[in-house]
Amino acid sequence: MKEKVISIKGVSFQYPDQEAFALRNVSFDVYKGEWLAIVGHNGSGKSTLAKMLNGLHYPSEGTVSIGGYALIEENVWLIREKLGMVFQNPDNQFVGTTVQDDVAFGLENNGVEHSAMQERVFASLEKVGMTAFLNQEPHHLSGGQKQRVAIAGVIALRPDIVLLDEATSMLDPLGREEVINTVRELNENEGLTVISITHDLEEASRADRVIVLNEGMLYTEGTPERIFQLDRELLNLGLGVPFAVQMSQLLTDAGLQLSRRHFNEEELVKDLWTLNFEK
Ligand SMILES: Nc1ncnc2c1ncn2[C@@H]1O[C@H](COP(=O)(O)OP(=O)(O)OP(=O)(O)O)[C@@H](O)[C@H]1O
Repeated sequence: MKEKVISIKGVSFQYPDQEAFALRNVSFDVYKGEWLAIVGHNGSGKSTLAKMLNGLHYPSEGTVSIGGYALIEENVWLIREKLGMVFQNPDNQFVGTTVQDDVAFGLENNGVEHSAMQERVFASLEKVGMTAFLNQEPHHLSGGQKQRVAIAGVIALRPDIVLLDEATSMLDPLGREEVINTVRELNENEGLTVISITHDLEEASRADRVIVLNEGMLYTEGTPERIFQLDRELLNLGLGVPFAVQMSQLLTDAGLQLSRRHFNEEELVKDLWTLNFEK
């Protein structure tokens, strides 16, 4: 049986000054080693949920358990060791003057001994492909590189789960691709459990499973393939199906034998080239 690393049961949350609940009776589990994407339109409750998983909000009703710890005030620091966060703005995440100092910061705070620290900094930067930038100033890096350093800083602390809260939304397409590929490698090679909170369905298409939130409620969940079949329903929720998915469908409807339904334009273009070449 798959091992649960997060369990959310009947969770509701209300901000003190608001009449409506930001989360309403939300229940789901997260399994070890999976990549779960949580998508939803503005105001659907994504940030509220992310803050809750980081111990900044507690449920008004229901229970949350993360890495075996119940989400209550006494456990917050233990939970933050289990679950690391990468935030939206790459420029707000740096504390060190060089890339390696920055990645070392969390380890220093945890009292990791110097030689072990150097090893862990290097290993983490290696995992995100950033060792060539060890002595660079973080502010001189591209957006995608900054987010990869931020990810290195998080994985250096060896969490079981990494939560990316709109971590690619301020990046250009190249930077986004760079970060998504890094996350996929960490997920596949290191067995890291990933939760990515995003409004970008193309990013969500890379996940193993997608949860759709709407008006604070869990609307549906399933594989990206299943979610994209909802097509018009997603549009009604303010979520657009990625262009490559729509195009794949139209081409298949028109009789073209694509190898599969594509989620991103690059794969679709490759497939179309192959079809053309084989004629
Ligand atoms: N600090 C706050 N105080 C009061 N209400 C809030 C606060 N933060 C969010 N809300 C309300 O809670 C609901 C859910 O908001 P939340 O920010 O979690 O959604 P979201 O899906 O992350 O939206 P976005 O994509 O715009 O960030 C909204 O109705 C919002 O107005």
